[in-house]
Amino acid sequence: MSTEVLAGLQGAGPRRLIATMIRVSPRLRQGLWLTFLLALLAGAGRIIAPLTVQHVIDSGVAPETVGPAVAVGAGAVLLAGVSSLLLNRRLQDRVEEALAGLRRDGLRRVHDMAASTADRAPSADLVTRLTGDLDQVTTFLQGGGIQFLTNIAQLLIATGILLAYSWQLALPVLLITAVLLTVMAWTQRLIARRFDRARRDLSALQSAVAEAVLGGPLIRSTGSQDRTRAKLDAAVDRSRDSLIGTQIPLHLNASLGELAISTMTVTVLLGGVWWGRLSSGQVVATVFLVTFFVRPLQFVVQSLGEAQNALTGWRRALELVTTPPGLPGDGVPLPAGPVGVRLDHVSARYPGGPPVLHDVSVRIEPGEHVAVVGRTGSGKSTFAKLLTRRLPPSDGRIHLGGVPLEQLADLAGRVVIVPQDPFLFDASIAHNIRLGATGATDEDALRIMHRLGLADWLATLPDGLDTRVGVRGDRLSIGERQLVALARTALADPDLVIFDEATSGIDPGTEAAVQRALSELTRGRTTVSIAHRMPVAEAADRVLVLADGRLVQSGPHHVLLGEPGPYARLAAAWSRPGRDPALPARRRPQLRVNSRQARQKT
Ligand SMILES: Nc1ncnc2c1ncn2[C@@H]1O[C@H](COP(=O)(O)OP(=O)(O)OP(=O)(O)O)[C@@H](O)[C@H]1O
Repeated sequence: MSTEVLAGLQGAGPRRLIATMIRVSPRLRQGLWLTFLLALLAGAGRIIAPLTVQHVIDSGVAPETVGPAVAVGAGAVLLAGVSSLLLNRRLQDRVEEALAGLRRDGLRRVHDMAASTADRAPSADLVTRLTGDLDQVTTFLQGGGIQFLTNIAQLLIATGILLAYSWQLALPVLLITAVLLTVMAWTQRLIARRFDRARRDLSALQSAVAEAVLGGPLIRSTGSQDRTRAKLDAAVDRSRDSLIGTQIPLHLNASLGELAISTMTVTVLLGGVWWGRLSSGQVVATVFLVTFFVRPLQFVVQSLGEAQNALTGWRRALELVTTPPGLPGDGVPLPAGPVGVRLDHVSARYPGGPPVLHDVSVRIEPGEHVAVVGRTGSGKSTFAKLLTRRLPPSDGRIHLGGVPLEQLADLAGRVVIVPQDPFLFDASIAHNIRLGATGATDEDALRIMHRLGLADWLATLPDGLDTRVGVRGDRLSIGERQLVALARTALADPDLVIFDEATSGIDPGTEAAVQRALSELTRGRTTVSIAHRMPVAEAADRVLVLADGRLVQSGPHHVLLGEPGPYARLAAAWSRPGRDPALPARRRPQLRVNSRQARQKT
């Protein structure tokens, strides 16, 4: 996905990435000098051994030098151990704290990002950014990556001592290192690109798996297992191929590292003997030093791939966290009371698609209840998305309460949408209703149910308000989920309600309950109902008729019924059983064929 949807850090250089990390997690920078000091002490303590050996050899292995030298060496090793312990603890704490902060901030950002952004970002990808991607950092640290800094410090100290012993011997070592680093810089860019692709493919795979699991019942009932499996197999193959693709440059790096290291050791050994100007102690110490130089270099080279993977994970979480929130912090609050809505020459299109709403101008008075009707695909949901800021208009202006929509502050609790299939949490009905208002009690929930005329329905449930609704509310029918959502909305007491009527799955009893609850909820409140049935349109003060993305009729139900036009045709079809007028004409022949077939069967 979606660097065009979320903040784009893909391709950001290390400097920008580190600056972003520190800006988002400022504690990473706190006491940085102490972190570096501990890394230097840990690195220096490790390197003291060759110096001690050199001292002992060059002093002729005299008993009076061996004792103090061993004591100094032991002290240094102890110091290195303690420093390393403190450093690791410190790094682990800081990084884990930063990761926890990223998870918290990321979740908040998911909730307060522009609704239009949230709609376009696949939810599995957002989940991966806050879980699997960040887990890569922990995996890297726990797999030894925490030693990264100590090893770099050791590398630098060993270089300094090598240069101090003999720059002539240090030179080939550094030259080989320079060649190695140049090649590595190139392969690292390749590795970064490949890891990035691998993570994107993995994320797409997770989305495909989630879709295949969640859509299981539909897939089984439509017999589309083969198509789903083919899609899943393609995602699995892509993910496998891109993971394999990361291995080639990684292995290339490791092999080059090994080659460079062997060449350095041989060069120093031969050079030291041939040079002849170093003491025996210095030659032995130089060979040791090369090992002390080479080992951290090897470590750094080998763990760069994992470091790159961890960094990619960190970057992806940062992209989410640094995505600008959807609303300006200093937005204008929506004026209190029922909200008037005005659309002036509004058009809309989805990203990359053709216009789906054309030049719509309409006023909805405060407290008015309008129903929006039209065939499937005529633009009813798009109209609702415009009012809830899930889609910005491509042209024209929208005012709510006299304020341009884009200038308004957070609309939470003031403009509420009741979707066709509302989301319910796996908890009791009371819990799901209480979510409507902070601090609401079970008594408030019960009061609202009575007010909306839903007490009878509640009495039919096994545990009344305490009835558990199941995952996403799947123990309730869609109509019943709408009843709970209507109660939740009534508790929120919004100024503008957008109600997207369920198109299916409502029995006449539930439909009547929905109608009662809706008319109670809409009293004195501006309401836009997306209507698929006559009673909802009939109950509204005015009906807006959309056809092919244009507003073609506007007026009360009984007036429009008497006018020739799309509404009269729609209403006539509504009152004819067995026909779904919401379907466009091109789909009807199929229905006719089906009903004919059905008749033939009976
Ligand atoms: N997320 C989207 N991305 C691209 N195009 C979309 C998207 N959602 C809807 N559309 C297109 O916009 C047009 C209007 O769709 P919309 O959902 O507003 O119609 P509708 O009248 O609400 O239909 P229905 O009654 O089936 O819900 C359609 O052509 C549809 O294909």
